Amino acid sequence: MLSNKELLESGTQKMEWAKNHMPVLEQIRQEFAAKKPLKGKKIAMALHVEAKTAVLVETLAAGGATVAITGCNPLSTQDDVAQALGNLPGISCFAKYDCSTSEYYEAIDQVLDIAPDITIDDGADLIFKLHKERRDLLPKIVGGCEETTTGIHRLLAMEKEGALEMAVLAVNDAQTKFLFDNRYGTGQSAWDGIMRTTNLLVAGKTVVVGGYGWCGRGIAMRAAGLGAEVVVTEINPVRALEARMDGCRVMPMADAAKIGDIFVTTTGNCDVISGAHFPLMKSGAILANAGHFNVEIDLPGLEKLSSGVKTVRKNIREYTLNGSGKKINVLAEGRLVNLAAGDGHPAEVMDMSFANQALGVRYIAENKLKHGVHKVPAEIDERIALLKLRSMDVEIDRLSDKQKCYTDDWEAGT
Ligand SMILES: NC(=O)c1ccc[n+]([C@@H]2O[C@H](COP(=O)([O-])OP(=O)(O)OC[C@H]3O[C@@H](n4cnc5c(N)ncnc54)[C@H](O)[C@@H]3O)[C@@H](O)[C@H]2O)c1
Ligand SMILES: N[C@@H](CCSC[C@H]1O[C@@H](n2cnc3c(=O)[nH]cnc32)[C@H](O)[C@@H]1O)C(=O)O
Repeated sequence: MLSNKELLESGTQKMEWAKNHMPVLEQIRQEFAAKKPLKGKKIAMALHVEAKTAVLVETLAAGGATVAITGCNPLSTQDDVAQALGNLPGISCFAKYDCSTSEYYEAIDQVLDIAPDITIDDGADLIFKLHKERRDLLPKIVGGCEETTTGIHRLLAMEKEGALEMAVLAVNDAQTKFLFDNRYGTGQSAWDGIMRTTNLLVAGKTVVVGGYGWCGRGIAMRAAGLGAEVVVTEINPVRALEARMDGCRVMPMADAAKIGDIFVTTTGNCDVISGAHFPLMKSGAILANAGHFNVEIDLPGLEKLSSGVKTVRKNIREYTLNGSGKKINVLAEGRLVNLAAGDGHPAEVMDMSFANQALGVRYIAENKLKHGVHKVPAEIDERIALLKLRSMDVEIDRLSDKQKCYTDDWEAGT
């Protein structure tokens, strides 16, 4: 076990590395440091506490905010980064790796005790707590940002029922977020988590991807690149068709269960792999989740079917099925494999996601938004894309005046 000093050194080193690979956020940090657009603002955050998130926190603090942060998943906190973050002025960090459910929600309360003006969520835990138990804090809040797909689905459901009593910016739905983070970020980091956890080969295996959304597309694309045969399961006919035309086999999970070697769920839904599927699987099958929380694989159902469970390698639990004696391996307790058994998305991808968060927070601070779910303004998206391109030394063409007229001219024909 590392001493506090060693934790601090290791966390600081990780933050420095991440910062050096997040040029868009660095540009925003410099602007924030000069103009202090968040002066006097208190920000409560529940995000994966690791190095890239720490760079976002530093950026908000550079803008003049006081920040309190905790995790958004019991297994994704990196204690060294938590230690380094909590050591910085104007920042308190309550996150701890492998916390119990009660510790998790205690930390959510501690973060809210700051009496925030603005919240940043990944999965809307802060917002749910505010609406259910900490309603006294709601009137002070000017808005919040939500990082992920499922969080936004839930907030839209709240809005529809008239239950959402604050403004929320749907950061996930910015193009410079989901097109890159969900697709290329999850596509790479889910495999990074699976490969470093199992130390097994992907080539020649049959990989079953549950859900062909933005994350699923990325995971399937990278699985194919690693030499796997890819099978997709879907409930949406258009997405299923897209998977088929992208070259994947498509079938129901009950059929895929029989042929898969590695399963990765990424739907935001529960019971994607459930009771009926486990007995159909090959012995040795590997199950991982890269979607939401720990409900995509029905672990209580698997436990009921099992005569024994043991840890066979760090982050791998092996279930032995009653009767058949088949072995089913579950990675990272069915929680996000890329964060609970890896370091999360690459820094260059989080650079854009967190640039949206930083500029989103400033937008909330500078505009009086009505209660409800709001889009990230298109100008923010475009600015982030241009900054990212510039950081990659990529130039693009500009429309000439003639081209502008031509594209706007509805009378132009053959
Ligand atoms: N691991 C990560 O770092 C990471 C990154 C981004 C998003 N996410 C999370 O991953 C999940 C997916 O995000 P997304 O942006 O790809 O969402 P999405 O809405 O684009 O895709 C989800 C897909 O799952 C399908 N689906 C739903 N229920 C299903 C079922 N029972 N069986 C098969 N398919 C089913 C839907 O039809 C849809 O096509 C969300 O929960 C999101 O919050 C995780
Ligand atoms: N809190 C839930 C919700 C899913 S997290 C999914 C989100 O994590 C974000 N994410 C992925 N990798 C990283 C990372 O390395 N640092 C911080 N956030 C990340 C990503 O933007 C995505 O929208 C849970 O833990 O199950």
